Amino acid sequence: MEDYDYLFKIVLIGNAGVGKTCLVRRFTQGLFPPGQGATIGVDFMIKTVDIKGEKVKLQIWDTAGQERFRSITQSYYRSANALILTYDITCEDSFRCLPEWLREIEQYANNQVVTILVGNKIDLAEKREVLRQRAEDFAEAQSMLYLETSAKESDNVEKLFLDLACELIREAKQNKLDNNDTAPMPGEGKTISYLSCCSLM
Ligand SMILES: Nc1nc2c(ncn2[C@@H]2O[C@H](COP(=O)(O)OP(=O)(O)OP(=O)(O)O)[C@@H](O)[C@H]2O)c(=O)[nH]1
Repeated sequence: MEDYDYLFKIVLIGNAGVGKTCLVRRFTQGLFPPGQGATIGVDFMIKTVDIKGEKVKLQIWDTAGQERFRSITQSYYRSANALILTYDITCEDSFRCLPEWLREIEQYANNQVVTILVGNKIDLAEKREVLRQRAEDFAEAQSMLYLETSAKESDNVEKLFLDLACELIREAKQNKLDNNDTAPMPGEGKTISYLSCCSLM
């Protein structure tokens, strides 16, 4: 018997250095890692949360933003229930690349995927290059949810994952989601337990 009511697969994507790994580690381990290095390929973490009495197991896949890993990371989109498309509010370039990421989503993700746009590093307000309104307008035009976070200060990180879990439950109850329980991620399977602390290549 399963030890959860729902299992959802969440994949973080976005330019290198925008803070994807820090968001995942803040949520799953409650810490902001000092000197976080670039992700190689894909990392994987699990956290089970309680949403209104229901046990929701979140499989969180943290992908490398560097271009050279793109062919590996693209293969993780298809089984995702949700994508967290992340940019850095202090880096105009990471915002300007969003249309490119949306093309990737259109090409590789399933049609029912829930996508949320996240502007990270709001603790660096004095260095902000992307106005909140501009990002909100962009997200609305693309029918995406939008949230601003700080992995460093823990602002909105819990909210990001819990809101996403609520939205996924809502969609699941309306039978809108692909039934991905049987659609494994690349490399997922009998080796999953030891992969939880490693990078997947
Ligand atoms: N000030 C501040 N720095 C952050 C925040 N989140 C991440 N960083 C810093 O940004 C840098 C990149 O963070 P990562 O989490 O490795 O970024 P990433 O998107 O996973 O990068 P790749 O693995 O290369 O795709 C690190 O130096 C972090 O310390 C944040 O919320 N605020």
